[in-house]
Amino acid sequence: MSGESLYERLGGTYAIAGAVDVLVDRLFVNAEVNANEGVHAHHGDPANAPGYKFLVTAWSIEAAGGPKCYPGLSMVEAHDTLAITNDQFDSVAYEIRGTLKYLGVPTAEQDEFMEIIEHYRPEVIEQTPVAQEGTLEPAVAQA
Ligand code: HEM
Repeated sequence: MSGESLYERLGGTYAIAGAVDVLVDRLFVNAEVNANEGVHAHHGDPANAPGYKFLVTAWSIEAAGGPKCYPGLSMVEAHDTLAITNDQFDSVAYEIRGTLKYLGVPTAEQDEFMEIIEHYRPEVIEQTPVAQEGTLEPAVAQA
């Protein structure tokens, strides 16, 4: 091991910003991702691209162990009104993997970054409340 952070091994801020530039352009026209109406309301408007690229770049820099610089929402807050399915998460994950491959990022670094992405799946996808006996308040107060 070189001892370098993933951030450094990915090539630092310029390389990460370059990758996010490619990624977001693909996500904004990805049919599966845009099949989600709430996502399309955002990704369907090209005016959202520059700010979104900035936020996803900063998030990725921090997540890869670079400087703390992400000023945006938590992953739960950013996605909780969007009802994102597991399949839609997979579509985004394919685009991330595809972008890293396209840019020639070595497999070890691809795998390491994808593990970070996968770690956030539960925060991003729709939270389905699981009714467990005895854990939910009765809908109507007992007489
Ligand atoms: C681990 C995976 C993901 C990461 C790291 C990520 C990252 C981000 C970031 C940094 C933001 C900006 C938050 C802010 O406004 O402060 C954001 C917003 C957003 N993300 Fe994600 N995201 C992920 C997965 C997804 C998926 C799977 C979808 C769609 C299928 C998605 C769709 C969106 C949309 C539409 C917004 C904008 C919401 C709005 O402001 O209206 N994201 N995401």
